[in-house]
Amino acid sequence: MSDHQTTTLTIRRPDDWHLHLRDGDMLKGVLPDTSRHFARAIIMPNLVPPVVTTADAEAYRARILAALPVGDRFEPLMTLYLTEHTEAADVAHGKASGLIHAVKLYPAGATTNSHGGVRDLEKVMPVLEKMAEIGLPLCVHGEVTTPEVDIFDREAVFIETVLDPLRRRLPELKVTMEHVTTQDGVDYIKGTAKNLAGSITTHHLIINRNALLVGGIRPHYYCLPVAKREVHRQALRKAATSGDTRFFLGTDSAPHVDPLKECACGCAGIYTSVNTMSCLAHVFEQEDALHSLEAFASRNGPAWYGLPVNDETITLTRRSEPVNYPAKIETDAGPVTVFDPMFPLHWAVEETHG
Ligand SMILES: NC(=O)N[C@@H](CC(=O)O)C(=O)O
Ligand SMILES: [Zn+2]
Ligand SMILES: [Zn+2]
Repeated sequence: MSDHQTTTLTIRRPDDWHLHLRDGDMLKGVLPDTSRHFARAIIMPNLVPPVVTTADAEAYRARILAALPVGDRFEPLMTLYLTEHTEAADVAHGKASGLIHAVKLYPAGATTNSHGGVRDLEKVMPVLEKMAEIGLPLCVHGEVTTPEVDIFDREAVFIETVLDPLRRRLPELKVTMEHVTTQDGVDYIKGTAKNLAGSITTHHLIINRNALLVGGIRPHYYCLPVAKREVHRQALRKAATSGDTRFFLGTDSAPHVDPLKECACGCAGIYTSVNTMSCLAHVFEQEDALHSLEAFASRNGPAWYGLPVNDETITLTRRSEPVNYPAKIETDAGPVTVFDPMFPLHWAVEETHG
């Protein structure tokens, strides 16, 4: 624990390298919570139907910009949802036009809205080879879907049986391991010299699987990959706060309306856009690593995606009174519960400098 007296911290304006904005009423309801603090975000393509082609992504980008609050500056960085029918030429065109920043691999059935994902990697090899050639990163939801594999082991088994063989076959392909949740994931990334990086969510730095299961089943702590044992959370905290350029923030803020979370078969996803920066400052302070927050939230991601760091800054202030934030937000799609870290937050985002 830190005993120093830091009470304000100014960092380059952060970006979110893994974000679900959804569409329609939900998009309109959640976008301001991101654009308030973040300059850019990698936008996940798992809509219904998914964002598969460059034309889909162009239209989705326009809908996001149309939903942006007046006065907010925010750049959505679009991605494509990889299917077994994706055309390498369309992907190359999307990258060349400056619209597409990554392609997302969802193993079919691995997570929310992934049924149109990839069953047989062999079928997408021509697209992956093209991506390696043009330097377009592949973002990966790294979990196997094999029913025999325990849900807590699915990330580690994915690394061994899918990711490592793929990277050996195509070493020039840049891969982002999304939402790393295990020590295995951290070690795999750290053991690699190039073309591999990992995003880490806010909530996986704060909760372990007890949050989900102790004292009753708590659907608002359910996400995929599911939170793991404490030893894994500790490994993630070390990686995120180390300054290591291969790790950066991807909140994976994933809104679902409460009725779809609080039911017999609740959706996976945790909504953290509202209080992410406060939560992160808390975690980094606990780890005595406030000096590394800028690397994690504002510098390492742009370096990986080949973009400049933001010119603007944000200032965080440590207040003696806890910061107020809503327990849920109301959207025209319905209420969405905000992530509760289960401790008071004292770091507040004060202002944005132009
Ligand atoms: N993380 C989640 O639990 N859910 C995400 C999908 C994903 O990122 O796997 C969603 O779209 O709701
Ligand atoms: Zn995912
Ligand atoms: Zn996600």
